[in-house]
Amino acid sequence: MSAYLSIDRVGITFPTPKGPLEVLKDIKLDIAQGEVVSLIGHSGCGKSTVLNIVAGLLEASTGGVLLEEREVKSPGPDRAVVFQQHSLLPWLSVYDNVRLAVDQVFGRRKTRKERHEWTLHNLDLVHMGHALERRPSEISGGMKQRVGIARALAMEPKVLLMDEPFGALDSLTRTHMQDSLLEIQARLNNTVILITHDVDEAVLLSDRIVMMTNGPSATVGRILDVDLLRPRDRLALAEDPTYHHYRAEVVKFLHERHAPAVTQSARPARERPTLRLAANG
Ligand SMILES: Nc1ncnc2c1ncn2[C@@H]1O[C@H](COP(=O)(O)OP(=O)(O)OP(=O)(O)O)[C@@H](O)[C@H]1O
Repeated sequence: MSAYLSIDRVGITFPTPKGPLEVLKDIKLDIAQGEVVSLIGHSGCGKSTVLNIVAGLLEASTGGVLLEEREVKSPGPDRAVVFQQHSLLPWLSVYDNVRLAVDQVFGRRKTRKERHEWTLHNLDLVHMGHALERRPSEISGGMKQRVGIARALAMEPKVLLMDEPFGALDSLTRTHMQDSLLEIQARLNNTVILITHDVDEAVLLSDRIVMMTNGPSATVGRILDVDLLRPRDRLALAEDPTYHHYRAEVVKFLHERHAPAVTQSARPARERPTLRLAANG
């Protein structure tokens, strides 16, 4: 049986002033419906490039992406993207930011009343029903990310693509957002690809963790099955030896097998690996 989402031997080469740069090589990954898969790897290895190819924002040089056996050729509402920095329209209220997406996707299929209720329902899912009239400048970073997630969920995408969605948030807000995502995913059974630098986040949220090798020509280095029962509870997991085993496997991969070839101090800050390890690491 073919996979729900198939990333089939994807490679991409960019033209650069120094000649062609092969960023990704032979990325192969089959994802089942309702699965949460994290991509983890050192900074610059090509995680966002993978996500952008799945989103249809970039075209692969070799191979391709199939969603329900159809080739992905361009962006579409069946693949909603949530970025690290929110992408809300600053002149629209919280409600209107979500409503705009709802109107775009469901303009013909739902009545005005249904679209209104659907907008409210999705804002309630992320606990933002109390701030409908506020503008993005009037709410916190965590709240903005919640609205971005509500907007993505409201499109009822087949796949939710999340590029470090909580990376810009303080650790307490990030914890809340991770718990919200766990809760929403448990309710809606979304298929999710999540890019993260946070090992604990990857283990907590994922069914599988895809560890990428360093670029250039980055590829899938190892795939770890995270066999922890759902619903997951972060406090219970903190005591769970299996959780710590998975966590150690990811840390080991990143630090031992695929540490960057040059020393950190020799690289510009923006290129340094940014592994985020929680207090128990
Ligand atoms: N359009 C482009 N032209 C040339 N090179 C590019 C282009 N887009 C990305 N790259 C290069 O591809 C590599 C991978 O970039 P990408 O943003 O996918 O990495 P990443 O793993 O998501 O990084 P980070 O974790 O820092 O966000 C980088 O070396 C980047 O400079």
